[in-house]
Amino acid sequence: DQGEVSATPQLFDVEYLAPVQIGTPPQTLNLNFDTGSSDLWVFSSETPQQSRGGQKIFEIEKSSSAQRLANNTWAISYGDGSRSSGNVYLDVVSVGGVNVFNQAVESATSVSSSFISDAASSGLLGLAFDKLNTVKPSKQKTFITNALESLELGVFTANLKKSEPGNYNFGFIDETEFTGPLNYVDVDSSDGFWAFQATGYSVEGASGNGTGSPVVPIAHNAIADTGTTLLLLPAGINQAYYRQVKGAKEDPQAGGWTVPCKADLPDLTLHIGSYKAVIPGELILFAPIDTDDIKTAKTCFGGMQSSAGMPFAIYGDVFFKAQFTVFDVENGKLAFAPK
Ligand SMILES: CN(C)c1ccc(C(=O)NN)cc1
Repeated sequence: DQGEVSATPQLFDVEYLAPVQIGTPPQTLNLNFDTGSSDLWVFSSETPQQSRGGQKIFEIEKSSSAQRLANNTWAISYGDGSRSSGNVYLDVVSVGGVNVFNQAVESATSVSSSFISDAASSGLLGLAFDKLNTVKPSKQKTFITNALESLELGVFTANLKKSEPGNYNFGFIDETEFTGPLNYVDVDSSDGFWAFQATGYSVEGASGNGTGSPVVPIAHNAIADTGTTLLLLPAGINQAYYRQVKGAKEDPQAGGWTVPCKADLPDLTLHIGSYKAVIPGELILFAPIDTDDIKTAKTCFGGMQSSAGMPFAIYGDVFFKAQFTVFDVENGKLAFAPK
């Protein structure tokens, strides 16, 4: 079996939502596919009215195939401090035609403010390793683990785009979505994340001769996380990069590095083993922070920020807009290619 779903960016590409069918008859909800977590949770008929902000909800009582997983609950918190929790049901879940029966569908009875105010997202679909699932006392499997036996190829791929829909594929690799060979890297899933080692970086134009600065070997442990918006890298890489941008500054008031919205940003190359992942400068220009009108805004938030204080760097959506990525579940590998 195999399937494909659109991944539609929300305002300023802050997150990407994909349609998921849950229950019988199928109820379609738009969920945030998150390779940085392992719970599939939804706003539901059990979510208090006061905790809803317009999201489409999973109406449990309308699904003839929903079954309560008795005496089990879940509670998750994310890197940005947001969190949610609730009860657990088993039901049929389909993504792009790939069906999983008896998938744990986690119903939210409590959600934090940033989820309440995110009207377009009905929840998250976790695609990290089962070890991170929060259901207690019986830890549950992710959609991809449950789907694996029915998939043609034990993989899923991410093809996100700037300001337009991209897609996630399950069970196959679409060679038209990238150029050149796939570059495979080892994954350390022992902490439940799609973790890998990056070996350094270089900044185009830094040396002035156009071929880019020499590779600066700031090796760092990183995770591939589609649920994080930006590219969070060691502070030294941020300093070396933004130093090349006239008007860039690290502004604690803004929460990090800002650049003039009209800045001509250099490309950033991330060295992963022998692979050079080029992040075009325009992807490192993120949302305006002084107005909501990017045409008149003067100051923009940088698409790369510091991972200082975090156990690893986080390659978020900014990275996936530049690089086609294969999450090879079968072999525990990641693969990258330019698009
Ligand atoms: C508040 N929202 C929508 C979030 C969604 C996802 C995450 C995250 O860290 N995923 N890896 C954090 C917050």
